[in-house]
Amino acid sequence: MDAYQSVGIRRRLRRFFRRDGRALIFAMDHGFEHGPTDFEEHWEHVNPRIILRKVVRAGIDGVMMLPGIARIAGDEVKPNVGLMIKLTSKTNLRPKDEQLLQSQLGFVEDAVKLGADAIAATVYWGSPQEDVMMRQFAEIASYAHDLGFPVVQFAYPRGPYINEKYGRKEDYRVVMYGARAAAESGADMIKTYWTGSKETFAKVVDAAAGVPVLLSGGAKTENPVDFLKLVWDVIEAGGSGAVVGRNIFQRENPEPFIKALLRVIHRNEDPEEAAKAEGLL
Ligand SMILES: O=P(O)(O)OC[C@H]1O[C@](O)(COP(=O)(O)O)[C@@H](O)[C@@H]1O
Repeated sequence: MDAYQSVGIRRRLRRFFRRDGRALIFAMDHGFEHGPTDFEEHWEHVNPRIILRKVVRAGIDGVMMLPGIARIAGDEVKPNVGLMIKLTSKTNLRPKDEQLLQSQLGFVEDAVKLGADAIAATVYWGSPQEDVMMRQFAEIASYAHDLGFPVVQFAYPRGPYINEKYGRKEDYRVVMYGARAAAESGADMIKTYWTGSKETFAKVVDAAAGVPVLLSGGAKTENPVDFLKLVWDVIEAGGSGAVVGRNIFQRENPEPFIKALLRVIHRNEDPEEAAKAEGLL
């Protein structure tokens, strides 16, 4: 028989992933991680209730936020939408040489109290502070797993040695290494960078050894179809979906865009067809 915890982890993962094993998750930790200026393009979205209402109405599979925003606006997240609470972060106000560390700002108990379905933490693989983040992740994962909660790792390789050796943090060898490290450290879901091509992203997926790999959205593309094409490539490469922030809340009208993304992710629709169907073209 399965341990109770295993049943809980599987049940909770199903609140994000549909039967096809894929998910579209809205990321909303930017007010803390990048600062409120990220919302300036469409300032009404700085209000978590307004943007959450829109993404939930559009049919998003899950949302990710820090504990305080879940307290303020978590009731906008309907019971059929997965709630992911992230327990580490950093502000952009820190001195540059301390930007390579995410600190813990909440505890597993807080996420449980808030009704989370999954618990997330970032590890900057390759950072001079890697050791601190590895320990944070290990402590969070061990306790969360004991309680039956899946754990998501934002596996973001970054640091001076990576730049020196590989030139860029999006080099597939580095991203693949981060994804593997995430799988080896016990993640149940991995969020990471785009590597630039379907072929290289497929290697990242392989390296994760069966742990679902989701794209980390990145900066908004001016043309929405460009982002739909990117997500299409992620799916073609065996990726399990995307965790998207700026590409959603920096658009004036995120709803048709989310619906088009859902068509690409869950119905394998061609990006241009999906865009047309939602009136984006
Ligand atoms: O560390 P970076 O690259 O500045 O971005 C981190 C941000 O990107 C995310 O991981 C994903 O959001 P985006 O889709 O806007 O890139 C957020 O959760 C986080 O705040």
